[in-house]
Formats: sequence, structure tokens, C-alpha cells
Amino acid sequence: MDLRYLIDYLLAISFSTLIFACISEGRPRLVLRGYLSLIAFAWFIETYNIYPLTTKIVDGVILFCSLSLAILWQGDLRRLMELLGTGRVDIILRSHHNDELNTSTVDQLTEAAGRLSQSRRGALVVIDLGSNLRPEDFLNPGIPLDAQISVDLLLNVFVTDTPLHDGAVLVQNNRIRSAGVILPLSHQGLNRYGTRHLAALGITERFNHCVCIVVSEETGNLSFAKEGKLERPITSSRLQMLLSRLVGNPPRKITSVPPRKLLSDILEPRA
Ligand SMILES: Nc1ncnc2c1ncn2[C@@H]1O[C@H](COP(=O)(O)OP(=O)(O)OP(=O)(O)O)[C@@H](O)[C@H]1O
Repeated sequence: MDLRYLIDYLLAISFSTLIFACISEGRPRLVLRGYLSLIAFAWFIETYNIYPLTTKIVDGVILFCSLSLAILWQGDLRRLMELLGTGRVDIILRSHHNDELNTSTVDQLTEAAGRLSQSRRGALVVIDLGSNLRPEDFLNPGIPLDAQISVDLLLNVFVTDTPLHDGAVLVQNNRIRSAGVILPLSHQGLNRYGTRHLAALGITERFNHCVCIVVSEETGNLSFAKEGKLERPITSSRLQMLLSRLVGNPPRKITSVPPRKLLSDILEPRA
């Protein structure tokens, strides 16, 4: 066999395996399997070139499927391009986050969030768990702090009318890297959520290995964003449990701060 063909087959198999390795969810894997099978079929009939009409039809179907997938997965494709463009191929290949939280960070974050919630002070904390977030990933990278996490510091940052309270706090490697960070907004739920919550959705739908804690100024409710989904309202014990899962330790019992539920939250759509 021609060596070029052998290299071609090996490259095609490696590339397909790589794509499958990057997609962990069941349904997208099935869709991709169907799409790749179609491409293999098209290649087969084009190679022998004896059925010109069938070739044309299969080409048309592939074009249609490619366009449909581009529309269906536009968010994922954009994220993929962003990661490739910024040279972070390792994040695409990594299936598990490896920048884990430590228990002290979980305690400090939970306590600060609970106290901010009780005093109805709006807050947004992004926790980078291996996405290796960089200044270019934000609309505004904010002010670098590189400080040890403490409840007092978090409470201080989110005091209204101070320069840093607007925007998010970024936590990386169990330290506060920066504050006043302006995150990209999500386009989902535009008339359901305010900008603070849309910012939490925006960053977590672009980067899988990061989570957000949101404290609503309006209601005092706590929310937790992960993979572009928002869980709210949650109690601080639930928050501790969610964060503890990122450490890998079972949660310890703490005094629960019940979420305040407003009728507007139950009835949903917000203007
Ligand atoms: N893109 C962003 N990145 C980070 N923080 C943001 C962003 N947009 C808005 N915020 C923060 O959210 C605040 C405004 O919150 P807004 O009331 O619009 O949203 P919300 O989701 O309704 O929150 P809340 O329930 O606290 O009112 C701003 O003062 C700012 O601190």
C-alpha cells in the first residue's frame, strides 16, 4: 500500500479519536458518530467514483449536516476556536480539572457568601479550576490583587461604593488573583436574569473548568453556576457541599443560612 495512504488513514483515525475524547456527553457523541460515518461513506464512493449521482446527494447531505452542526454547536465551536487561538489545547484535551480547591478556601468562600447574602450585598466570585483563565478571556481583567483568601477581604471587596466592588473576584490556585473583573455575558435567559447572573453563566458556559458563586443584591439569594447552568436559590450548606465536591472531601456541617425567596423569583421572568 502507498505510504501516503497509510499516513492518511492513521491521521484520520487519530483525529477522529481525539475528537471523541474531547466529547464526553452521550448524545453529542452519537451525533458525531453519525456525521463521521457519513463522511467515511462519502469518501468511499468518491474514491471509486462510479456513482456520480449518489456522490452529489451525499455531498449535499454532508453540507446540510455541517451547517446544522455549526448552528447547533455554535457556542462550543466558538469556545474551541478561542482556546485554539489562545494556544490552550491542553484544556480541550483535559477531561478533569486539576486545580482543586482546598478545604480552607471552601470554608472562607462559604462563610463570606453566607454573610454577604445575609446583608444583601451583591457579589460574584469566579473560581478557576483549571481553565487557566487569562486577562483576554474577560471584557475587563480588573485590578490584580494576588492575595490570600480570607472572609474579611472578600467582605471588604464587595462593600458598595468602593472601587473594586463592581465586577467579579477571580480565585485561582486558592488565592484571590484579581477583583473588579468584568466577565463576558451569556445570551441565554436574557430576560430572566440580571447582568450579574448572566456574567456567571457567560464565563461558565465558555470554560468548563470554572464555577461561579453569585450573591444577589436584590434578594440576598445565593446561586452557583457551573457549565453554563445556574442553581438557585441555594443555602450556604448546599454551597459548601457543591464546593466540597471540587475538593473531593465530604462536606462538614455548618449553620445553614436559608435563602430568601421572593415572589418575583418564584414567578420568574424578570424584566
Ligand atoms: N459582565 C459583568 N461581569 C462582572 N460583574 C458584572 C457584570 N455585569 C454586571 N456585573 C455586576 O452586577 C451588578 C449589576 O447587577 P444586576 O442588578 O444588573 O444583575 P442581577 O443579576 O439582577 O444581580 P442582583 O440580583 O444582585 O441585582 C453590577 O453592579 C456589577 O457589579
